[in-house]
Amino acid sequence: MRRYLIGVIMLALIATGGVAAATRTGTPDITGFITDEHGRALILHGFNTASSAKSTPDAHPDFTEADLDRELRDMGTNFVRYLIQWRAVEPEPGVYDDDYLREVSQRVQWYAERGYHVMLDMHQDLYGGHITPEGDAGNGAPHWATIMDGLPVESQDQWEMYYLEPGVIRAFDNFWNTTGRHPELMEHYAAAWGHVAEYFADEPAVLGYDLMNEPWGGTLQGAAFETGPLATLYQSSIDRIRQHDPDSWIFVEPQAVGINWGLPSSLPRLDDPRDGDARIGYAPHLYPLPLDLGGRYDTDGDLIDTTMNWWLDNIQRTAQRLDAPILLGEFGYDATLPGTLDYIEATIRLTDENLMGWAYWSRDPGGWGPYTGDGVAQPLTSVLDRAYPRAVAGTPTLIDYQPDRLAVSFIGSPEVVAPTEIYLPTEFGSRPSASCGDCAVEWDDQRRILSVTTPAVATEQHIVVTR
Ligand SMILES: CN(C)c1ccc(C(=O)NC[C@H]2N[C@H](CO)[C@@H](O)[C@@H]2O)cc1
Repeated sequence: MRRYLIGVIMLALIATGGVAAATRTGTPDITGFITDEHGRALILHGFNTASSAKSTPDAHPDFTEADLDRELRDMGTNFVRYLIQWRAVEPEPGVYDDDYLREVSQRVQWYAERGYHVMLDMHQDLYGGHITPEGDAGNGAPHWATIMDGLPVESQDQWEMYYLEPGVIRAFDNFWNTTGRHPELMEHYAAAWGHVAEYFADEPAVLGYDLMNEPWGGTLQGAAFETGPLATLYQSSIDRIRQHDPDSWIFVEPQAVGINWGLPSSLPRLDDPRDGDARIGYAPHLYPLPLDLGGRYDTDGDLIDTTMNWWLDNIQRTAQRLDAPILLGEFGYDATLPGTLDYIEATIRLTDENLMGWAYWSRDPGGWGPYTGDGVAQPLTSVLDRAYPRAVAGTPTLIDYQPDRLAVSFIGSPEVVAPTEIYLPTEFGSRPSASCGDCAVEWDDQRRILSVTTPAVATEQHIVVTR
C-alpha cells in the first residue's frame, strides 16, 4: 500500500512540474541572508525548543539552563526556534499575560548569555488545546478563540487526522473568517504579535518572530488560502509588529500540507513597512512524504533525495517571490530507525550547499531527539555537532564541510568589519589551523569558536580550516 501511495505521489509531483528539479545543477539560488547587528550573514544551527511547551500548563518547555549548557557543549548550536503559545500570551480577549512573557524573557536570557539567536515561534498544531474536552490533542489558540459551533471532534489514533474533524475545521474556518462570522479572531492574533514585539523589541538576542507554525486553512486550501486569509494575517501581523519593533526579522511559513513534502507554495510577497531593506524571512519545514508515509532513508533514499530536490527548488522559487532569505524551521525524523542519521546528514549537507540555517525538530527527549529522557546523548548529537560558520563577514558563496576540513567563501564588505566566526567540534583539536590569506585568527577554546578577521573589502575571501 505504501509503495502504491508513493507511486501516486510521484505522479502528482511530476504533474506539478516538481520533477523538473530532480537533477539540480549550478550555483544555489540565494535570496539574501539573515544578518546580525554587525551586518554579518548568520548561518543558524539549532533546535525547536520544545514540543513539550504545547502541553505544559504554563506553556513553557520542559528545558533547563543546564540542558542548554549541555547542548552548547555537545553541538555548538547558536540558534533556537523557541515555542510560545497564543493561549498564554492572550488568555482572555485583549488581556495579555506579561508574567508569561517575563518568564519567556528569563529563558531568552539563558540563550542571550551564551551568544544564541532566538526566534519566537507562535506555535499551533490542530488549532488549540480546546478542540477536545481533555485538551489532549491540539495546542496554540486560547479557549475564547476556539469556536467550533458545536461541531464534533472524534478521538483519533493518528494526531494528524484531527485536522479533518468537523469541529477543528470549523475552528479554523472561524479563525480565517471563511465563515464570515469572526473577523475579530485574526485581528486579535495580529494584535497579540504586536504586544509580543513591543515586549521584546529591545532584546538583542531575539532575532525575530515566526508568525504561525504550520498554517492550516480548514476548508480553504492551497493558493486560495495562502494568497487569501493567510497573507492577510501575515501582513496585519507584520504591520502590528513594526509599530513597536522596526528591526527584528519576521518569518513566514507556507501552509504545511503539501509544501512540507516538496510541493510548491503560492504564498505571495508581503510588504515590510520598516525603513531600509525588508527583513522578512521564509521559514518552511521539510518532511519528505516518503518518510511521512513511514519510509526509511536506507530503503527509500533515492526517492527521498528526489523529493528533497523538488522541495528545495520549490522553496527557492517561493523565497524569490517573497525576496526573502530561507531558514529551515523544522526537519527531523525518528533517529532510532536505520538510515535516519544518513537522512539528517543529507539534509544538513543540503542546507550547507544552499547557505541556509536550520532548526532540528526537536530538542525534546525521545527517539527523534538528541538526548534520552535521562539526558544521555544519542548518536544524533554527533551528526548535529558539525563545523559551520556561525557568522560570516560578508555575503557567503560557499560552505563546504568535510569530516577533516571546512571551507567557507564569501564576498567581503567595507561595511562589515566584525570577524567571521566558525564553530569547530572537538575533532578539530585545541589548536586548529586556518588558511585565509591576509587575515588574523583568534581561537576561543572554551567556546570552540575560531574568529577570522579578513580585509573589509568587496572581494572574495576564502577560509579553509583543517583538523
Ligand atoms: C493535515 N495537516 C494540516 C498536517 C499534517 C501533518 C503535519 C506534520 O506532520 N507536521 C510535521 C511536524 N511539525 C509539527 C510541529 O510543528 C510536528 O508535530 C510534526 O511532526 C502538519 C500538518
